[in-house]
Amino acid sequence: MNTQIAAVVAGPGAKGADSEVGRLRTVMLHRPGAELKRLTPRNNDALLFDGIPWVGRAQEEHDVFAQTLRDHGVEVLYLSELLGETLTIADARLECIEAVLTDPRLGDTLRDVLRSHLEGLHPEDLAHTLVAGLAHDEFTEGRGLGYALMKRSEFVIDPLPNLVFTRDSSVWVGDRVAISSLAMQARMRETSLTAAIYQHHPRFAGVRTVYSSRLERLEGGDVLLLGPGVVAVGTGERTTPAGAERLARNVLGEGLATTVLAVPVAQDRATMHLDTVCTMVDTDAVVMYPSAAETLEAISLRMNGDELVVGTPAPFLEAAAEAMGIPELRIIDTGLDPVTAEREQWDDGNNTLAIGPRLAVAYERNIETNTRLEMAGIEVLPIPGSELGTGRGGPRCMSCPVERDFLGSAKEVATANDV
Ligand SMILES: NC(=O)NCCC[C@H](N)C(=O)O
Repeated sequence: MNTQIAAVVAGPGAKGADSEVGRLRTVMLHRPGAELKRLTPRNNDALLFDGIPWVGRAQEEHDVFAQTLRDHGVEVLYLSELLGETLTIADARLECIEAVLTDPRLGDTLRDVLRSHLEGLHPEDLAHTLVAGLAHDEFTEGRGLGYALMKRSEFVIDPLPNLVFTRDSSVWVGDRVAISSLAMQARMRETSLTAAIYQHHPRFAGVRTVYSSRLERLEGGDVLLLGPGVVAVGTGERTTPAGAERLARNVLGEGLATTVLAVPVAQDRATMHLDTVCTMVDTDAVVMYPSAAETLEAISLRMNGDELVVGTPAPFLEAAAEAMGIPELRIIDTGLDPVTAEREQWDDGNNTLAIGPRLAVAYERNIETNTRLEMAGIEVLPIPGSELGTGRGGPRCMSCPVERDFLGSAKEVATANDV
C-alpha cells in the first residue's frame, strides 16, 4: 500500500465527497423541462431515451425526488439556475456559445447568424436555449446552405434531454471536481455547461478540477467512491480504459485516493454504467444486480513513485474489500429470481442514492428489490419514476452530490491498512 499520500482536505464545510454514503448535504439536480418536449419517436433513440416521456408527469416525479431530499436536510441546487447565474459572466457566455458553434454541421454562414443570435440573448434565455436547443423553425434568422437543407424536424442546436442525469456530467472525488468527457454525441455538449458553472459561478470559487472534458472518455455514472481513498471506475463504451487510467493517474497523483479499481462492465443498454448494476447503501454494503455480482472483476491501479502499477483481474467484491481495508463488501441479498431481477435492474432498482448510511432513495416501482433492502435494514425513501425512467436512469444517475460529510481521509485509510 502506498503511504506517500497527501491527506484529503476534509475540513468543516469542505465541498466534495469521499464516499457514496457520507451524510448528503448538497446535491445538484436538473429539473427536466422543455428539452424533454423535443423527444419524438424519430429522434428518441439518437437522444438516448427509450420512450417519449409525459413531460408534466416527469416534472412532478422529479419534484418529489427533490422534496424528498430537502425533507432530509439536503440542499438542492438546480443546474439551470446555476447556469442562468453563470451566464451573466462574459467569459462563461463565450465558452458556452463557442461549444455550440463548434458543431461542424453548421457551416460559416449559419454559424455567424447563430453567434449573433446567442450573443444577444438575456442570460436566462441563453440558458434555456442551451438546454432546450433550437429547432429549425424557431430560428427564423437562419441562413446558409446548412440551414436551407436542414429538415424542419431538425435542430440548429440539439437539445440536451439527458442533462437530468447530472451524475454523468461531473463527479466529485475528494475536494476536487472532475468534469467528465461524455462519450455519446447526444450528450457531449453537457459538459460545456457544467464546466462553465464550476469555473465561473461564485458558489464554486476556488474549487479545483481533477479532470477535464478534453481528456479521454469518462462518465460520472461509472465512478463509485467506495470509501475514503478507494475509487471504482467502470470501463466500457462510456468510460474507456484510457479514461479510467487517466482518472487514476490524476486522483492518485493528487493524493485523492490510494487505489483505483478499473471494473469492466458488460456493454448493454441496461448496463451502460457501473452505477446501473451496483450502488452503495452502507459503508460496507452494496445493492447489486445478481448476475453482475457473479461476474464483475476489478483491476487495481496504484502508484509506485511516478509509475502506475496495474494489477491483475480479481473478483470485484474481493478486490474492493481489500482496497477498502474491510473484511467484506456485503451485497444486500435481494434473492430475486432472474426474471424479476432483470426487470427491476432495467428499471434502475440497483441505482439508489444514499442520503447517509442505510438510508437511500429508490424508485418505488422496484418493489421486490426495495422490500429486500428494507429487510436488510436499509431505509428506502421511495419516489415515483415511471416517466423519468424512460431516460434509463434512477436516483443516483439524477444526482450529483456536491457535498457529503467526509468519512475519513486517504492518509488515515493508508495508515489503517498498513497496520
Ligand atoms: N449514470 C447513469 O446510468 N446515467 C443514466 C444515463 C442515461 C442516458 N439516457 C444515457 O444513455 O446516457
